Amino acid sequence: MSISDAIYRPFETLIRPLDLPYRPLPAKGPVAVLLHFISMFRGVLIALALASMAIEAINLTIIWGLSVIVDGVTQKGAPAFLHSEWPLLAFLGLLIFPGMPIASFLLNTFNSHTLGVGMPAAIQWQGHKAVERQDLAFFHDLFAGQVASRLSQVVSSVQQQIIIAFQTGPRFLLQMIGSVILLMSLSWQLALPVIVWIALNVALAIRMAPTFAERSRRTAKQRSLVAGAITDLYTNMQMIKQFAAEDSEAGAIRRVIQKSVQTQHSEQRIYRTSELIVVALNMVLWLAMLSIGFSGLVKGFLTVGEFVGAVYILQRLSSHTFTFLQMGQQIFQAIGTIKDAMPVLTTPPTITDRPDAKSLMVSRGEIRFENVDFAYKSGKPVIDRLSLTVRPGEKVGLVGLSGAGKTTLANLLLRFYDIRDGAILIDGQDIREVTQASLRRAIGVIAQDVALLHRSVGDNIRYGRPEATKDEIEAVAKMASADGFIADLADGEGRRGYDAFVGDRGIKLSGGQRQRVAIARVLLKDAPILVLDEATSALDSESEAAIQERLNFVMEGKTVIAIAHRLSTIARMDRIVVLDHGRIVEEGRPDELVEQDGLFARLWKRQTGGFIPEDIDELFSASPAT
Ligand SMILES: Nc1ncnc2c1ncn2[C@@H]1O[C@H](COP(=O)(O)OP(=O)(O)OP(=O)(O)O)[C@@H](O)[C@H]1O
Repeated sequence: MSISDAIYRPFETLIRPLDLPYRPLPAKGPVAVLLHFISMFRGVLIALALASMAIEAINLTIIWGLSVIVDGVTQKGAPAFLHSEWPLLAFLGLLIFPGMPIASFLLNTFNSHTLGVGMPAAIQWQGHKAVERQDLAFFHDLFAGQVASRLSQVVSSVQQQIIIAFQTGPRFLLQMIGSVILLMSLSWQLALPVIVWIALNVALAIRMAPTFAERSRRTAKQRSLVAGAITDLYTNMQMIKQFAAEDSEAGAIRRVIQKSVQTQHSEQRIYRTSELIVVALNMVLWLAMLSIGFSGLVKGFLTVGEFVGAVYILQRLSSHTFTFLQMGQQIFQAIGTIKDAMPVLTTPPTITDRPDAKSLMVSRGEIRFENVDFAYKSGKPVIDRLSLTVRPGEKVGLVGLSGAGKTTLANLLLRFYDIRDGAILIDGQDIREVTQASLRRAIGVIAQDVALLHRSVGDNIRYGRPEATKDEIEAVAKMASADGFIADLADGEGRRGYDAFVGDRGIKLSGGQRQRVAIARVLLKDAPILVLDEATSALDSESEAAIQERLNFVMEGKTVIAIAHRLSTIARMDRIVVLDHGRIVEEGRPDELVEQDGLFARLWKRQTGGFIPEDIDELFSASPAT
């Protein structure tokens, strides 16, 4: 172990942020959130408070010692004083050196390594675990940037609060009490104005507290709105540029920044005004102390030593009033910030696993929707007493006008939302009674808008099964016809092939390439049930044919629910279910439905330009599902 390790490692391992078990945050208010974290780091914080107070005690002892020296030397003369009081001098000398520098170094290291790195990382990790547990609906309702910004604001606020509560605060308190006691021991006449001064400062803080808290909360909210708006803008930059809307969007950002500036000004005004009052109180205190001090010297109720000690204490006290003010400001800013972020961190997720939830066991892959009723928050029914059974291995195509509820139905199967009434069963197991993870592991999804993470293309495929080997990844990429373009991939950092990064959300790949990566990913996952949400925008017919062929491959032997838009997909389904306003209005083989001349036939005619082939059966049988 190196010397550096020996010195710093103990401080670095006092808090192991990622080893702490997740504990849900209380929803009772900012103070409860603070207490939650304080109890998490209690051992470390008690040590911190003791260490800070020890340093302050050393400081006060040194001041007391100095005043004793000044008085002793004045009264007895230096040689006599040195002779009789050398143990005191030696003790003070040791406190000044090496006592104070060593203690300060240890406290600073504790501050920087344990409290400055370990503690915020632990708060960040706990906050992330709280956010990660939220339902999908939560992420749909909020700007991602706003959530991230609230979380990072909370991290620094909680850290700051804890340091104030256990370091600056106790030290300051001890300094106040110690100074008053020391002053009283020197002269009660000098202590009196200090007591009045402290009382006035405390009264001022209590009087201003609600205003501080409210203005700080508004500032925190506005700050997270700015972060949210900016993230939303950057995420949608392509669309913004397509509409050449940079200027109007800049206008919108300008407005939120403007609002944020206003709230910050209003917050700062109140702080600066209270600062002025505190400065005025300080001046009055100095005047009072100096008047009492000089008159004490003249009238003889004070010695020079007492006067010097008092002036020194006063100087320290008044220079610390700004620490006191800053502390107040930080406390209220932190409370405001935590209050603003509470909904993000403490809203309990509505979709949770039951305590006795088991893993879903899929033996056949039958899906049953029984009298399912569902509405989003707005309350308008989106799925209306819908019953549907998908047999094991059956391929069902969901068709319907836009807004009919097709995507919603697929999302209900994945339990992204809980239904209001009825039940959804997979092989007879209610999806609310199994763990969400096992449910989602059993369902492969290829969504309209293929989401890829900004990682290597290989890692994006591996998402289907994290433990997959390189060979398995290459095999599925080949099956998805993705191997060809992957071999040619290169990114700006010089990574090639499977190691090349795909850009945020896969932006560096074409739509068809993204689809192929998604197919490879689902092939690797090899889940018994497949949900396919087909993109409405048509790929060029050659790509479509290629993708369709790959999809057939993925669908083999699986139970499939496909939100089908393309005729080529519809034609391959065993059964079509036509949805309208969350209800099944038609159902049957595609060819039967065309002949029924209902909603499906209308949609079909629209897509084929009114062309209905004479021999429909032949058209459908031309491309069997499996
Ligand atoms: N997250 C949401 N919150 C609130 N309402 C929603 C949400 N998602 C969808 N809706 C509403 O639910 C209804 C059904 O939407 P859904 O996306 O299921 O339709 P769809 O049939 O898949 O449409 P499309 O073919 O256009 O994708 C619509 O009225 C839509 O506005």
